[in-house]
Parts: sequence; structure tokens; C-alpha cells
Amino acid sequence: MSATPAAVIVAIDGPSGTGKSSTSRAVAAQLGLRYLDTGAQYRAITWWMLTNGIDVNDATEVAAASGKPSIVSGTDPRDPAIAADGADASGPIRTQEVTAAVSAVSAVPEVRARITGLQRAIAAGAGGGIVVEGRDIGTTVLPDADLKVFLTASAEARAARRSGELKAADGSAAGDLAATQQALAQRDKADSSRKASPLKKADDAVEVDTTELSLDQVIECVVTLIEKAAAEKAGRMEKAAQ
Ligand SMILES: Nc1ncnc2c1ncn2[C@@H]1O[C@H](COP(=O)(O)OP(=O)(O)O)[C@@H](O)[C@H]1O
Ligand SMILES: Nc1ccn([C@H]2C[C@H](O)[C@@H](COP(=O)(O)OP(=O)(O)O)O2)c(=O)n1
Repeated sequence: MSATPAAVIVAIDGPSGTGKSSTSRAVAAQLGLRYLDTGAQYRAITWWMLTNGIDVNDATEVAAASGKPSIVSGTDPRDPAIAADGADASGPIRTQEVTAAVSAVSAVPEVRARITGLQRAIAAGAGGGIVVEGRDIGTTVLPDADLKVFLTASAEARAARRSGELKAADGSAAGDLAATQQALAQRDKADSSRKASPLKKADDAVEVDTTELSLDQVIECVVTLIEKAAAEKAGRMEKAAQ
């Protein structure tokens, strides 16, 4: 295990299935950083709305309810927890029902403002550094992050990864490759075309195409980028202190 020489704020963005969660958790654990899965927060508020009778396709209703549930995220990369109104949401947020509704809920500006506030508070409170992964971290949530990474992969590779995961989870038709690829394309389109803080690479993000890379290779690449960013930050801080 190596240690980062300075506390760093790392933003990792990209579409579904590019490896954000697996990579972010692994590099945070390896480097002793905290970890925040912002997709889990949007999924948790979506789950709360679905279970509390909110019509998730009615933006006015969603906006009016956006401040109601407490959303609490753990930041341990080895055991990332998520709760909505005190209830453990880590299982239910991964259902197809939540996946199908989350883009509509997360497009509502009031929801984004609420969740963005939580994300900034968590990042500000993570004294030793944090890896935050999502869709708009480098562009909107933490535009001053010490390192921004944008992960990409071909539509086929992403669908194969997701479909393998779904098949492993329940062996159901949800693991069907063509259906998964279509669902991903729909969610990409919704997440990239929404008005409020769309999925977009920040101009100063390092793009890593993971299509032909193993997960271990992606982890190694991101660890190297973080160590470089941390060393540069330590150098800047040393200079400023002189
Ligand atoms: N480079 C890679 N090669 C092969 N499989 C990968 C790679 N990166 C991630 N995976 C697998 O793909 C699936 C989706 O990864 P995940 O980290 O959840 O992506 P994201 O958070 O971007 O949606 C997981 O099962 C993960 O183990
Ligand atoms: N920073 C973020 C993170 C996620 N979202 C929304 C859009 C995404 O489709 C959903 C779910 O994100 P999540 O990262 O859990 O999705 P995947 O696991 O990659 O499929 O949440 C967002 O709008 N902004």
C-alpha cells in the first residue's frame, strides 16, 4: 500500500459501465482516501420517492419532495453505505425499477441542488482526501478538484460488463446484452442532454478509454495520476509556505 503525500480531491466521471465505482473504490482503498458514490445518492432519493408515492415523471412533484428525505452516505471505500430517511438503501437502489427512474429524478434542478450541497459538504469534511465519482463532479460539484478523470468505454464493452453483472446477480433476462445496451444508451442520452449539469467531460479532465484495459490496468493508471497530482499539490503547498 502506498500513501499519498498530500490530501487530494479527485473527481471521476463518465457514463455507466466505464468502471467508475470499481476503480474509485479500489484506488481510494489503496491510497487511504475516502470515497463517495454520488450515483448512489441519486438512486437513494429516487428509491425514497418511489416508495413514498411520488410520481417520478412529474418534475413539480419531485421538486416539492426533494428536500424531504435525509440522505446519508458512508465514505469508507471498503464498505460504502447509503441510507434514505434512516433506512439502509444499499440493496434497493440497485433494482431495475430505480435504474429506470433515476435519470428523470436526477434531471430535476431542485434534486441536483440538494444532492450537490451534500456532496460538497462531504468533500469539504474529508480532511485526508477523497475520490468522488459521478457524472458532473469535475464540471459542477468540485470544479477545483486536484485531479479530474473522465472514464469512457465502447457501448459494447459497457453493456457486456453491466449485463454480466446483472446475470451474476439474479440470472434473469435483465442480463440480456441487447436490452442492457439499449437501456444504457437511453440513460446516457437522458443524462447527457438534461439542462441541469449534464454528463460532460470537464475541459481539464484526463480521459481514459477503458475498453481494452483490465480493471487492474485502469486502477494502476488512476493511482499513478493521483500520486502525480498529490506530489504536485504538496510541492505547491511547500512553495507557498516558504
Ligand atoms: N476495465 C474493465 N474491464 C472489465 N470489466 C470491468 C472493467 N472496469 C469495470 N469492470 C466491471 O464492469 C462492471 C461495471 O463497473 P462499475 O465500476 O460499476 O462501472 P460504473 O461505476 O462506471 O457504472 C463491474 O462488474 C466491474 O467489475
Ligand atoms: N453525479 C451524478 C451521478 C449520478 N447521476 C444520475 C445519472 C445516473 O444515470 C444515475 C445513476 O448513477 P450511477 O453512477 O449509480 O449509475 P451506474 O451505476 O453507472 O449505472 O444517477 C447524476 O445525475 N449525477
